[in-house]
Amino acid sequence: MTGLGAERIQVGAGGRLVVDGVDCTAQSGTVTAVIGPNGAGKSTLLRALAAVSRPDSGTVRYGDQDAFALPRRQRARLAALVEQDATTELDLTVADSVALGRLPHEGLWGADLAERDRVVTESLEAVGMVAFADRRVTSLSGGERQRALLAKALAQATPLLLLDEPTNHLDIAAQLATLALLRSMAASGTTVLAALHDLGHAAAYSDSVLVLAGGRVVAAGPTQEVLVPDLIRRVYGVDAVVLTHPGTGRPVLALSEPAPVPTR
Ligand SMILES: Nc1ncnc2c1ncn2[C@@H]1O[C@H](COP(=O)(O)OP(=O)(O)OP(=O)(O)O)[C@@H](O)[C@H]1O
Repeated sequence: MTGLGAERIQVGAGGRLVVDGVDCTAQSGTVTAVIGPNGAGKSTLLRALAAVSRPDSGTVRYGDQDAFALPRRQRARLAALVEQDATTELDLTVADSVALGRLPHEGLWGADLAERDRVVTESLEAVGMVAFADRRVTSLSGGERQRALLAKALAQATPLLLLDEPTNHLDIAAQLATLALLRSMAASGTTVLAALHDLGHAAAYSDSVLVLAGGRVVAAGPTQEVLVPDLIRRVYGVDAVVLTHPGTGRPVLALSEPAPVPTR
């Protein structure tokens, strides 16, 4: 079981701090939604938490280990990042691209190819992409590519999974299937952090929410306590009514433009 902890993360870009002193914790076996308006710093924070780029200051821990002190290979066995709209220059088949996720687990003197094939197939099955195994990644549609990227991260089989808008480009059924997959990964102990734009998805699928605005944490904590109308209005300037789904008991958000202020 590996949770994630980060303290005082700062990242500068374009002469200003785009992530400004962010603290963040995520427990193993939970889904944390990272939300906030465009430009809030979500992608930048996720890249720092995944140790893909080193922040200007602050610490990131995987369990009790300093993420940046770990050798790259060991780090890649602990944390995977699905980046937003990641493109690949490599003209690989989907299966070969997903197999790249196995590299951190494979010995220097050759891989167990049967094990690699088994994990690649399982990962493609999990995202409904088995039929695309022999297709070139460059020939995929946006949604197919998004699912192939997720399969690669699944093949990496890390206890920490970070995703930047994983429902991008997906049709509604694929969005819900992806979110359900994240929940089932959390149920088997994975620590999941996902930047999400859809507050309804955050309400329905996350245990905790980290709300960013202007590079700072505006609120953090259990989803039902944090994702309340006052916070949503403050951060996004929209009105929200929180209902309860009759089937799941989870919160459902009805969002609308703010009502005009009455004039006399
Ligand atoms: N190289 C750069 N130079 C200048 N500003 C940058 C640079 N990289 C990122 N930024 C700025 O940092 C801020 C945070 O960007 P980031 O992509 O982390 O936001 P985000 O919350 O993921 O946004 P979105 O919801 O639009 O994807 C943005 O205002 C962005 O314009």
